[in-house]
Amino acid sequence: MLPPTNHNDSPSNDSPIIVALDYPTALQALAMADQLDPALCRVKVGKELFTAEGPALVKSLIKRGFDVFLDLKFHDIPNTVAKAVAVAAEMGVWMVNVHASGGSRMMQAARDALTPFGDKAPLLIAVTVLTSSAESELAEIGLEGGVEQQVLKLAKLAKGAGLDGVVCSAREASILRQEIGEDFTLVTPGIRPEGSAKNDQVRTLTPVEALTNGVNYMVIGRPVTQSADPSLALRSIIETL
Ligand SMILES: O=C(O)c1cc(=O)[nH]c(=O)n1[C@@H]1O[C@H](COP(=O)(O)O)[C@@H](O)[C@H]1O
Repeated sequence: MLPPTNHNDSPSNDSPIIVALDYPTALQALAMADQLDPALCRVKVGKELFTAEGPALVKSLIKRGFDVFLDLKFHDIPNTVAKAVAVAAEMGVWMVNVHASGGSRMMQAARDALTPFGDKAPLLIAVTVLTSSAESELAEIGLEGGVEQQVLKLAKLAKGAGLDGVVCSAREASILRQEIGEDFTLVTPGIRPEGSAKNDQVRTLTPVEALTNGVNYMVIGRPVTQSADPSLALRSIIETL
């Protein structure tokens, strides 16, 4: 397992797994969180849950001992994104993300907004190309050259803007490690343990393959949350690592 790479990593939890709490209510999200051990994973609050339940839910998870990744993928004018990221930091989240395609000025503004938080600042991560996107879909929105090239370009932009790392697929992790080096956090959704359904994900790898490719954190949703025994599913994945 790779060591934590950032000042904000909790020393008490070296698990690379972030469980995605993709639910429409706090009741469901907390029922799932209560089956998970905060020493074995972190949790992610995304657009669905945050839109429904807001900061109170995030604070409930933090109170239960979880590191929270607030996954709202901010993409707006620099001032708006900077303000939003600062509010996320005030909420006490461990990780927050923006879209790298918002550009370096937007990412730099977000980075600067976290400076006053010092060691308490969340990790600031840029989304490159979504793991649900196939090569043909990039062409559809005018991006020629392929997924890997686009991920690399956006990751370099994020690094240059002073961000802590990127969200990408584990398939691109090894090329990013080679090109950008070790001091850059790689967060990879689209993780599917051997034999589990892909759902809407396209660029997937198994947890072991992800770790071998040099990822720091893997986001896993449905393979854990929709299993008959989520706690067992999580522990089984950890045992393979
Ligand atoms: O930023 C993310 O977390 C994210 C980026 C990405 O490229 N792909 C992606 O699937 N995600 C999120 O990761 C989670 C994956 O969930 P499962 O497909 O159920 O494992 C979802 O909450 C997505 O919103």
